[in-house]
Amino acid sequence: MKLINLVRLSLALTFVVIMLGAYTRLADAGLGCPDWPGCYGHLTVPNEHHEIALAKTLYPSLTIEANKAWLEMIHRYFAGTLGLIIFLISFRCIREKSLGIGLPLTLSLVVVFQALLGMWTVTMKLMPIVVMGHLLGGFSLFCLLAILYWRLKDKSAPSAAALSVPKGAKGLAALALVVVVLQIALGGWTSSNYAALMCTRLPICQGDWTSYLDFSTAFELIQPQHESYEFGTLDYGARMTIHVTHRFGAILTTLVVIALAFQLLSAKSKVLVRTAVWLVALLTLQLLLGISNVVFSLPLVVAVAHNLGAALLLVTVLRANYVLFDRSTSRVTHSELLDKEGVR
Ligand code: HEM
Repeated sequence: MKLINLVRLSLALTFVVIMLGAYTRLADAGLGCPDWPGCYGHLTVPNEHHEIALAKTLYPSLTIEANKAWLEMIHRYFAGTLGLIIFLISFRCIREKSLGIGLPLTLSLVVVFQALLGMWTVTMKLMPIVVMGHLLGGFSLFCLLAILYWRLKDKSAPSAAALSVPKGAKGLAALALVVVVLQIALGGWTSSNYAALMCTRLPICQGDWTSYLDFSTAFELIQPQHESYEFGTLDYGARMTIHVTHRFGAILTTLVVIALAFQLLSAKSKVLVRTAVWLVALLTLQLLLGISNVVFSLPLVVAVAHNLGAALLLVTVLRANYVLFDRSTSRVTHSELLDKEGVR
């Protein structure tokens, strides 16, 4: 298979793995299997008599919940397959020497670290910092593969004059990337601390919420030891603070992303205008999904879509940065010149 097609496949699979991960986490199936990488000591969910007997011996205090265990294992099978494909991509990139070794090597290292985070998610019983890190790891893989894909896609085009970029667009794009990453981390923190239902009113929270704010506990990244972190361990004030911060984060994200979109719209470049339109569309979708999370008390499908929306928004902001900063900017111009001149 051509390398670019393998990267396309890995991008699609990463999207599926992110979705399965979100579904597993939000369906409270993250501890469906108490061990790793197997499930109750098996490679599939135990269902034969002798397998169940062994599971009971190994984990006498637990009851096998087959649905949850299957969710967890399906996520692991897909993630394992993705990991192997990414190793293959890294190997081929390094062998073909055309893209340097930095990006392919980073991809493989992130896969290894992501597998470790997957293991710690289980062994540390859903410790929020690990769960949030695992979410960010998945998004990082998606972004790295997207960069690899853009590099491969642009590789064949010869360079031309640099793209004329509106003043301030580069700075704004970099700021938008930082803000969106922080907002995603805050979302992961909201979810992993089970803070989604702490504020049921719009736009910020219900009642006298300001008097319950507790930032020091809310953002203590390494929390005190607990037997399990499932369903959260923080008290109301801390969880409410996390939720409220995510909402303020959404306001800031909206302002910065919209400002970037305006900048890009004023550029005389098809690719930047297209990116701006995508930014506005995905931001709108993401805000509507976030609000639906609150209004409809976190339906699973909305919560999963909110996670996927965040991944797409992130990659689109990254695309803006890539076009504005990367060497391939000039190649994009060349493609556009070809388009303009009707060469293709
Ligand atoms: C651009 C804006 C936003 C981004 C990038 C974003 C991103 C995220 C992410 C990545 C998560 C974690 C999902 C998961 O763990 O699967 C999350 C969770 C959440 N977000 Fe947002 N969000 C945004 C706006 C909003 C808004 C406007 C609201 C509500 C008014 C909202 C409400 C929530 C809630 C309630 C959760 C917790 C869901 C759960 O526990 O599963 N978000 N967000």
